[in-house]
Amino acid sequence: MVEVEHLRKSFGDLEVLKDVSFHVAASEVLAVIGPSGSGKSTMLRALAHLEEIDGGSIRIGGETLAKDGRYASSAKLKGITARMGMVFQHFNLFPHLTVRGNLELAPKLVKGLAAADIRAKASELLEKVGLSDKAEVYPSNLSGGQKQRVAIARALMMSPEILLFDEPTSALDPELTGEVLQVMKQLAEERMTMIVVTHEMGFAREVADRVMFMADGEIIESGRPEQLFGAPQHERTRSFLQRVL
Ligand SMILES: Nc1ncnc2c1ncn2[C@@H]1O[C@H](COP(=O)(O)OP(=O)(O)OP(=O)(O)O)[C@@H](O)[C@H]1O
Repeated sequence: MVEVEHLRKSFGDLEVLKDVSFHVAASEVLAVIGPSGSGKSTMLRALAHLEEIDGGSIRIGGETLAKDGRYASSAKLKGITARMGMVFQHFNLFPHLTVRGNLELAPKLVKGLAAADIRAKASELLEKVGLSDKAEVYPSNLSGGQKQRVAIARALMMSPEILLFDEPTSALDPELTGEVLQVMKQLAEERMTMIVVTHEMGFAREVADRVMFMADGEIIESGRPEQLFGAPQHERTRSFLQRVL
């Protein structure tokens, strides 16, 4: 479903992604862990075409987003990125729109979708994330955990095939992370393909099918959670896990 080969990205002199290659299968949940500044967010943003890469190839669902550092046409890019939904650390909700308005905005911009269908889907997704009673509320009146659940529902409105999460619980008070992780766990059980950059080792261990450890712009190792957490192969993974667990 996601094929990344030899991805490279620098910001000025700083090489943030150095020859990163990995695949994610359909219905797989990949957790990406690693120290701050290791390039996890940049890698995720590159997949969603929120960062331009310098080299390497990205294929999404068999379609080429970029090959050897060169991007597909803008029409094709639009089609490919529409297959992905993204959830950010800081929610990125539109403050001037109600919860329902946030969910309905993107589908309303797409020609040919009936307003009644969009409304029904928004209601269905708000129920799914446990926020049916907040449809007419503005984001400023929600807790962080509720905002993030709205952001997840919003990402699901366009029926993405892949969800990308960039530290979805890092901005939350500890008591609010559980409700967001629960929604993500449910999506994983429904076999949604997900890539989750996270500092939540519990989530990576319990929910992910595979965990990938990144440091200094490189994939140091990846494996099943019990393997990576139980018997890491590399000293760098071992010392990182000793610090965070
Ligand atoms: N737009 C940018 N311009 C310049 N440098 C950037 C930019 N975005 C990220 N960086 C730098 O690239 C490096 C990797 O950042 P990135 O956010 O991908 O790491 P990360 O592993 O996700 O870290 P964290 O866990 O702290 O979010 C960091 O040194 C960061 O300062």
